Amino acid sequence: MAALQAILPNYFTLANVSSSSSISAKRPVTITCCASPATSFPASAAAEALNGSAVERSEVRIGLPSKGRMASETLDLLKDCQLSVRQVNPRQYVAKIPQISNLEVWFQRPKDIVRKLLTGDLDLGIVGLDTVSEYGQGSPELIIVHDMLEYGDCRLSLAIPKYGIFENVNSISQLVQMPQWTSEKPLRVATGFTYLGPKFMKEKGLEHVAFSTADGALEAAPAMGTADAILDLVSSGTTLRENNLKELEGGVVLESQAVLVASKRAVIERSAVLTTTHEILERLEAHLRAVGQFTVTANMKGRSAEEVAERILSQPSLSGLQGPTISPVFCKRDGKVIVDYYAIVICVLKKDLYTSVQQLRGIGGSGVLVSPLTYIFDAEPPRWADFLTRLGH
Ligand SMILES: Nc1ncnc2c1ncn2[C@@H]1O[C@H](COP(=O)(O)OP(=O)(O)OP(=O)(O)O)[C@@H](O)[C@H]1O
Ligand SMILES: O=P(O)(O)OC[C@H]1O[C@H](OP(=O)(O)OP(=O)(O)O)[C@H](O)[C@@H]1O
Repeated sequence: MAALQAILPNYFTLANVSSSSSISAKRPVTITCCASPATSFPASAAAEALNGSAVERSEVRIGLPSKGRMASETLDLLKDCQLSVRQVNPRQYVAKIPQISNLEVWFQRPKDIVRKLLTGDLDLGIVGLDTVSEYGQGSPELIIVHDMLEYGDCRLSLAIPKYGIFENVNSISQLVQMPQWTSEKPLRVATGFTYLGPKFMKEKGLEHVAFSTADGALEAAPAMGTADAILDLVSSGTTLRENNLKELEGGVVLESQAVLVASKRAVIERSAVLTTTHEILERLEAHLRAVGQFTVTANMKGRSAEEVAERILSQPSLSGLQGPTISPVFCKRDGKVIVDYYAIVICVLKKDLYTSVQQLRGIGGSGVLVSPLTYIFDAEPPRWADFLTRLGH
């Protein structure tokens, strides 16, 4: 393979790419990418690895990004879930999370986390969906356990210059229809996504495309004259704007954020992995659900708890998780214990807070207190049933 790569030209074309998105030992997906062989991980290698190189071990291993954009936010999220990673110094690549005794943390580059999930060297990992999709190449052996960890947001998007022959091209269908692209003179796309890029172009019907790779600063390629378009991650859009590039309608390959991913084989074959996955998912779900909401308490005058409930439930932003909790406030008047007021407790979405407070006041609420929520534990995390279904349980 290495010898073959050495003699192939600097571009690879759509002809090398199978349209299948799943990895199979019988029908491997091969992408030949000579400019940067290190970025291409042949699907057949994953299949070989799955045929049995995983070492039997009792501890559960989770891969976390060792550096880069995702590293600190991943540790912060785990800390917020009471899963603090104990790493003695930043050059140590293995660490523990004391709350889960059999869990080992391995700090790895994001792409290596995906590779090691496929080879069985890791059981769980937290990386961007873009990395799972690119290096997992649609493998059914990788299962997304939590798909929205709410950081690392970006999109993989095709961009072209705002000027020259592209001035009036604003959508992928217009790009496909341009007469310029032929087998002799294909559209040249610079990208680090050597699996997703060709697959996307093929799906969009762009026949004559040649890809080149680089490890960074792809946005410079069109101005430098080494590419016509780029396929890269975009978050704020500043880098594209600063380089006179624009995205295309229909040109987003995927929307990405951090995800928790598991090795299907590890989860199926080792009960400790399943149990640990459940615990991590439960903590993540409980925390992420809570961060979007506040607890609101207020006092409300009323004839009975039911009458107060009627008033609250008539307001769209006040229905809470299941409904309001309403408790009588007892006081003594003229020597008698009476109930004039009720204390109500509801959860409201952070984005709806002000509207909710106005609605509460509008129906007689007073003494409104707002506090942050730390966790919302459900009977079972909503994603767990979905995960088990995808495992085939
Ligand atoms: N604007 C952005 N550009 C690139 N990545 C982003 C952006 N916003 C969020 N991300 C997320 O961060 C990840 C990139 O992190 P990082 O730069 O550490 O990794 P990398 O470039 O894959 O690392 P390596 O240096 O090992 O090649 C992406 O895979 C993506 O999920
Ligand atoms: O839309 P924006 O917010 O401008 O972000 C997009 C840029 O960020 C990433 O590069 P990074 O900063 O990781 O450097 P790199 O070129 O070395 O990958 C990505 O490759 C884009 O160049």
